[in-house]
Amino acid sequence: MQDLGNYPHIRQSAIRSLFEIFEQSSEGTIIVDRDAHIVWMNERYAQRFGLQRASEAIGRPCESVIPGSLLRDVVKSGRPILLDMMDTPREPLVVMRLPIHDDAGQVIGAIGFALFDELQSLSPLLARYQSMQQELASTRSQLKSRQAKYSFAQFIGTSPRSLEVKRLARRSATSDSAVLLLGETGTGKELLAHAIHNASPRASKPFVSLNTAAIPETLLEAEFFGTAPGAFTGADRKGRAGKLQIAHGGTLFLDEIGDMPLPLQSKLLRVLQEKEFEPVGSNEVLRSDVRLIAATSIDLEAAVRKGTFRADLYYRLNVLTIAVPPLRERLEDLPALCEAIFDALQGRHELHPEAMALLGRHAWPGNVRELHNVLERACLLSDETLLDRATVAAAIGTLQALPEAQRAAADDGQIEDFHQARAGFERELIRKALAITAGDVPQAAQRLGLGRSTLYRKMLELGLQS
Ligand SMILES: Nc1ncnc2c1ncn2[C@@H]1O[C@H](COP(=O)(O)OP(=O)(O)OP(=O)(O)O)[C@@H](O)[C@H]1O
Repeated sequence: MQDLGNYPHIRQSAIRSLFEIFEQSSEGTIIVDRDAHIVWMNERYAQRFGLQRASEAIGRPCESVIPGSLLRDVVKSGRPILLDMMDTPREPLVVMRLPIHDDAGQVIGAIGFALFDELQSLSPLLARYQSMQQELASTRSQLKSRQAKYSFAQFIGTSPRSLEVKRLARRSATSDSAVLLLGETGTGKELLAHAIHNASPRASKPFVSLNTAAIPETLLEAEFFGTAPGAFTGADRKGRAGKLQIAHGGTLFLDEIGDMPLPLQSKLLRVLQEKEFEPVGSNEVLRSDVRLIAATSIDLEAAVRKGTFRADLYYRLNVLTIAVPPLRERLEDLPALCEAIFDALQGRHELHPEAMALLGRHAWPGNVRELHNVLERACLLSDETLLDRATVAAAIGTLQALPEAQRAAADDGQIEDFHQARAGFERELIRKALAITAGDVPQAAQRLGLGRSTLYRKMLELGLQS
């Protein structure tokens, strides 16, 4: 019989028994040194993590064998993690991690036990854990779908007008005031709204869009403010969060704000002034913390004069106003835009200079969106990678000639010779590029998306001097 008065001996025996019990009844045991490198691991545990033999794990950092292992934290902090859940490729494990001390009390490693057998008794807890994991995954994916898609790098254009737009938009990203984006359809207002949000301190929070023109007036208020439980029958019985609530902490992008019905304009003004709102059918006042970016393609000042847009809301929105110019006013951007669109279409298409010249004569009422559609159609129409003028003309359909081109044709009652027209377009484009870059040919070539030698050759042909 053991001497019960021999306490150090009993302690040693208790430690040994404890280790053996844990080692035998657990799904796995692992020991690491002070660098969190594996010193020992049992065979069962090694197999769970895809190793043939436990010896293959020896000397490796613990995370390279067990992704998500926290043994390194235990070694570093010297503090145990008595009960924790750890995800594995199979089911999650209940684990316990303890530091190992030497006689002087220094941490020399850590030991981890996976208490797999305990899972049965922990099944209610486990079910809750798994449902929380699922909720987390679905919230993450919702958040992802509400993240802004574009950044400033995707707003293509180096014309002075485009650079000014980007400069203003970048500057607005640092402020929390409302932004008003004005411009024709397809000019990139939504793209800019995404980019502003992405560059703002709210970037990690939701970006939520609401197109005022696309939703029937009767549903707009519920969509905007949400509904209280019991306010409606059917699917909305339980109540629904509105865009204002979903965007909380982030950015709300209101597209086509010029089409917003007057009663909703008043309510929006209240949200902007008082930073609170009530869901439809509720008396509860909710706080709103959203940064507003609004866009419209209509003339808001004219709408104010007509009485279809509230003047006070207009003044409230008209703080940081960015006018996005139509494509026809920044034709220098055409080559770079075409290149970006071809890249996005993942073909290896290019434009014949005559085709490019034709693009420069169209008025582009649908702006960049129309350019994208025309180039996509041209790629589908052509068997060649080099798209010629005829293909591009077919893709454009009815050419809406630019006013200057119309005037030029009307002046002498004749259609300009094609080659002369092309040379004229190229000369003008190159002149502009050289003016912007103060005569720096390599830089102008880069902006035009041309090789340096090609630009020199063209300048020579067109009689232009750098
Ligand atoms: N400067 C640009 N560079 C690259 N792509 C652009 C640019 N401007 C617009 N686009 C692209 O053109 C398309 C239309 O842009 P966007 O939806 O942002 O325009 P919009 O002004 O919001 O139009 P709408 O008023 O019709 O909603 C998008 O595919 C966008 O990525």
